[in-house]
Amino acid sequence: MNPMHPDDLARRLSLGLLSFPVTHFDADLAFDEDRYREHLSWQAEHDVAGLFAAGGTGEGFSLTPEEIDRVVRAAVGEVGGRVPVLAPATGGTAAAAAQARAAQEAGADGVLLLPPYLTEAGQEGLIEHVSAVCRATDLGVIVYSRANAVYTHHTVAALAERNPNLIGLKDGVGDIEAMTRTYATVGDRLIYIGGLPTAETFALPLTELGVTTYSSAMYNFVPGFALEFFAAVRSRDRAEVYRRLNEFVLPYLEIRDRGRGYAVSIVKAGLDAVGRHGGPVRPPLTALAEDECAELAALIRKVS
Ligand SMILES: O=C([O-])C(=O)C[C@H](O)[C@@H](O)C(=O)[O-]
Repeated sequence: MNPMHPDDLARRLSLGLLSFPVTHFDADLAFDEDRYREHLSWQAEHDVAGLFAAGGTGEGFSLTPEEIDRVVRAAVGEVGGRVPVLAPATGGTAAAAAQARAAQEAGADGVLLLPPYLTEAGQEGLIEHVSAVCRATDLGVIVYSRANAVYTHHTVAALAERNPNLIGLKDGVGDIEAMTRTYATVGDRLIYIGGLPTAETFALPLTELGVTTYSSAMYNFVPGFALEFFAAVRSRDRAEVYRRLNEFVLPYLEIRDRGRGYAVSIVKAGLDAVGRHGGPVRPPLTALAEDECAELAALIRKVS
């Protein structure tokens, strides 16, 4: 089957909210494919524009390349053709390029390139890194700007010029001046995805700035709330966005901010609270404490 054209993928993704599903583990921390598939099938029943397998919320950073391939194949097998499926590319350049090739072989529709690990990197090096991954695949590639891979507007412009299949920038930094410069320089050549932890928090102001859409981790366990929030953002309904921020998102952040790595752990706790169970998180992440889970469950009951 021919892969989705990068331009078509960009168009599809820009239409709606983006889902970043958790990766399900059993009690021994092995990938639980049956539960994962069941979850994805449920996620795809709602009106979502793309599904990013094994991203940050999906603990892609804790999976081996073989496990990532299995997770991506499970996602494509379960929801491919219904919702665009994007696969992660992680680690150093050779590993990320190999994962981009594997993603295409697995039938994914696009690639999300996560930051390489450990080392600091200058802009010239990042240009070579991203370009090597783009060359490795015909799929559309979205680059995630965060941590040790933060792309300046000059770099984004150079990358967009050099790589026709680079379709998007996911922003995990939230620097308004930098984002303004990037949009002012690169404009609609790329799509822009708001990708800060609990992206709902920033969705309204970033939309004004030119950011196309955003990723939602809470979509995993309160999909109805997440979609209604998205609709309020899209219609620039400021009063409704703030009502929902106060009702759920801001109290949720108070729990999330009690532990490092909780931005992901709290999503699995949220799934437990709605009876769907993603299983434990893998180290180096840790689970929420019991009282935090109870607090979260009470908060979720208010909006379910
Ligand atoms: O890689 C990831 O999972 C993300 O950064 C996306 C999340 O959905 C993030 O935007 C969030 O926590 O809402």
